[in-house]
Amino acid sequence: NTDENLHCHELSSYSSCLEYDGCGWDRETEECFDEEPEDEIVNCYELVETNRCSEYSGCRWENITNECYDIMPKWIREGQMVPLTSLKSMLKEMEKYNSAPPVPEESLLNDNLFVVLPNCLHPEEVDMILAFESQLGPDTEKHDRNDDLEYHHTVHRIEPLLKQQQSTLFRILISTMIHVDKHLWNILETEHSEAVFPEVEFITYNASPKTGFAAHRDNGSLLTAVFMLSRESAFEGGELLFDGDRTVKLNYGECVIFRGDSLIHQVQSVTKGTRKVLQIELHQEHASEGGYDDGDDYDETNIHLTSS
Ligand SMILES: O=C(O)CCC(=O)C(=O)O
Ligand SMILES: [Fe+2]
Repeated sequence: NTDENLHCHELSSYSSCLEYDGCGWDRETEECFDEEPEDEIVNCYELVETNRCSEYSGCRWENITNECYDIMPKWIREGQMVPLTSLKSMLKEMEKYNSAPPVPEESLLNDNLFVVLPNCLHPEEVDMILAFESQLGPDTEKHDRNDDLEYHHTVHRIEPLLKQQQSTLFRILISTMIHVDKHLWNILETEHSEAVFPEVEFITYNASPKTGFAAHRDNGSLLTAVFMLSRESAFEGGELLFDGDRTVKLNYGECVIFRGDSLIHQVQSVTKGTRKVLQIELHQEHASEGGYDDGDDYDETNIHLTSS
């Protein structure tokens, strides 16, 4: 309600009732009633009991600290979802930072956008992902790139590990991508995807003159996100380059989200140290159906957009 003290039932006429957000008219009883807010906004931090916390799908209980946390990353916490206007201003910020020519307003929603989210991962979440390193080996290693792409890094497919061992984190990462997509492209809906097949990769670049990734598109990936796991001091080089001239140096914990199959991107050589990222691609088809990679039957499960 715009008026905090207003009670809908005090409004006796249909027209006065409908003037107020949050009031609805019951045609049978001819009464004005308080509508249930569509998405109840709760502050998870105020829920101090495990049970109360778990009643809310947007909250999760953290055993280490005994606190209830928002399931969404920080930048969504503020107001449930990022309104389009603030995404636009984030993009404007990006332009300044990239010193690229300004993107005209009407093309803000085009396929060539990328969005960088600060505080995408909490340091504890970075640690959870890095902890998988000890479980990586020949059976998780993947060579699914075209041979003509310069290929000087190691890729491990980790969606089974992530889903089984850190399922909450897995959901957070996917829902971050879905939220951004809803506001920017709505590609997951417009492509009539009832489900998407996430491919999760742990990618490590060790410094050498040729460690990087030549310009490419992520074939079949409706949406791609890259999460930075390394500290700024851990490596040099390794900038992402979009469209050949828009550079992004991701900071620790940041992520970039873009239309993988339409926006050309590349990774500059890592000249010093080690650069580690987590990459999630949301595919419309399972790899073995799409036939774009070597079809390892890593994981048949998908994410249903309507139910998750
Ligand atoms: O390492 C990155 O930042 C991006 C990697 C990438 O584009 C890919 O693996 O397709
Ligand atoms: Fe890529």
